[in-house]
Amino acid sequence: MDIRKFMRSFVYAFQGMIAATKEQNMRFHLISACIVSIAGFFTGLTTMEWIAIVVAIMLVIGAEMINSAIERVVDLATAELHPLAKAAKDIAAGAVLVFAIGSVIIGVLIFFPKWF
Ligand SMILES: Nc1ncnc2c1ncn2[C@@H]1O[C@H](COP(=O)(O)OP(=O)(O)OP(=O)(O)O)[C@@H](O)[C@H]1O
Repeated sequence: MDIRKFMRSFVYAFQGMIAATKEQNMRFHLISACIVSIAGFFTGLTTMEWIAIVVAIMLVIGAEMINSAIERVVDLATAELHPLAKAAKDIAAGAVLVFAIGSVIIGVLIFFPKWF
């Protein structure tokens, strides 16, 4: 196994993470994740509840990164307006929304019984 090549791919992945943080939507997800984590810290969650919160946060952030990658590939593929380009971007954005809705449901199920 080529360790240097392996390490280089980590650097590229890290660069991808940094690039993704420049997106406005990603910043919204990161700020939301921080707020939820702080709320979880003060509310007091079980290990299983933390696992659910962490998985939800990672899924939304991961989906947003894939959405951003798809947006860039579509923009690279065509500068013209095309129904397929629209569908690709909208479906990718819709996938993020699915994960985000799921995360909100998880958050409500975990936090509401503790607060009310
Ligand atoms: N090449 C294209 N052909 C047809 N529709 C497009 C094309 N590019 C973008 N759109 C549509 O225009 C709208 C806005 O697209 P845009 O690329 O600005 O994405 P966005 O959701 O504003 O994301 P971001 O601001 O992160 O780039 C979306 O509905 C998208 O599907």
